[in-house]
Amino acid sequence: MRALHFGAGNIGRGFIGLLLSNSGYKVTFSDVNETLVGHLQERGAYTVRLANETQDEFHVEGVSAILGKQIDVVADAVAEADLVTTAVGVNILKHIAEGIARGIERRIERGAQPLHVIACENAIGGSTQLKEHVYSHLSEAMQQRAEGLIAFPDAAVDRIVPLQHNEDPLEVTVEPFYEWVVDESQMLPGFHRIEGVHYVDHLEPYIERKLFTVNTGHCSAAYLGFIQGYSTIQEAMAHEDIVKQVEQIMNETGALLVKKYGFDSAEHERYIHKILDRFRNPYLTDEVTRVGRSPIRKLSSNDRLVRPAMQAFDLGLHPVYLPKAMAAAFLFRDEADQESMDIQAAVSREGIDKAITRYTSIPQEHPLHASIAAEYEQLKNQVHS
Ligand SMILES: NC(=O)c1ccc[n+]([C@@H]2O[C@H](COP(=O)([O-])OP(=O)(O)OC[C@H]3O[C@@H](n4cnc5c(N)ncnc54)[C@H](O)[C@@H]3O)[C@@H](O)[C@H]2O)c1
Ligand SMILES: O=P(O)(O)OC[C@@H](O)[C@@H](O)[C@H](O)[C@H](O)CO
Repeated sequence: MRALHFGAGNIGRGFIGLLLSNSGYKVTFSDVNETLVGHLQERGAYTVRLANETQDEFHVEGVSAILGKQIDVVADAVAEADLVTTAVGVNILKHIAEGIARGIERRIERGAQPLHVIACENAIGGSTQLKEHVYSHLSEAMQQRAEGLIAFPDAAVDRIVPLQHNEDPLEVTVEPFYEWVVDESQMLPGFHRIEGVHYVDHLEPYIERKLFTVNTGHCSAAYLGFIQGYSTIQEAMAHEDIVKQVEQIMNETGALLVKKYGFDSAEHERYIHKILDRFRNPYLTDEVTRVGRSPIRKLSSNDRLVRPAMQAFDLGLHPVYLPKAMAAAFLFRDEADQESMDIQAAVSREGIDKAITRYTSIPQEHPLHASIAAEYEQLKNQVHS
């Protein structure tokens, strides 16, 4: 069984590649980072280390790699694969779509077996978004032939994998916890199951629970931590005032999730506490700049801050901590992060009110808009210099 995985980065090597390899897939990584691809080609193996007391090690062997810029090579790999997965970032999906489309054409022309394409990104409907990008490169006739042969099941993935600073450029340190949930209702018969994946009939509760708890809490810790001048999540979470606020934010999304999906509230509270412990993992060093990265994406209407806040508001809940997290996102600044610099420039140019509407799509007259603006005015004088 062959798997082609796009993105040999932190989650690609530290989670998806590891589980696929453990399930008997021969993994080929496609990446645009030539150095990384070179190391993988040369060694064909790498180590995953758990961030726990015993630093448990796993060795992933028999892997190969191709350069993602070589569309023809990528298309051939797609044509030969039994499974395609991605962990490149949701905004990069459009850039890998053409290679996948050319590969689908080749495999359909050869009368090949069905194929599953699973995007493992932090986004609602990641695989569905990838399908739209791929289909934009296929003729209508080819799209029709692909239906029933190529499936794009949506997924939720959870494992904290920070930026790596190991001597060995392929080694990756990951937290022990993981969860990978795939929408079985979007799959074709005969799929070679991946060990450790939880297959469900309806993904929405799982992806919203993950994104609105782990990721909402995580970015809130990053943005609130940034304001206080902390550079890692572990540093931020050592301060009780930040922990309390992150917990309040997750309680607000929790109230929404319990109301919307009927989750057991005591169980959800345990889920929140487990996540707070994961953020505090003393064996990890997770930079605020990584967790806060791409604030335009994180402030967009379908992502971890605005979507739960709007849904909560529409269900008659009145979030007050979520607007604070959003206000903090408007203050996040990292010169290496273009999105954060674009937000800073927009706020200076047109003021916070217009910037809130521009990035969150929340109209000026909405009560949440005023709450974010008021929190921003409070927080802006507290940014650590
Ligand atoms: N790191 C985590 O804790 C974590 C956990 C769950 C989900 N995710 C999600 O997984 C995705 C990847 O995150 P990451 O932390 O591994 O990032 P990363 O930057 O470590 O890895 C992304 C990789 O994609 C590669 N890439 C970029 N453009 C490409 C292209 N056109 N073709 C092939 N490869 C390309 C990059 O070179 C890089 O190696 C994101 O969507 C992220 O939200 C991350
Ligand atoms: O990857 P992002 O930028 O969407 O979010 C940053 C982190 O919150 C994220 O990578 C988490 O570590 C991960 O989602 C945990 O499962």
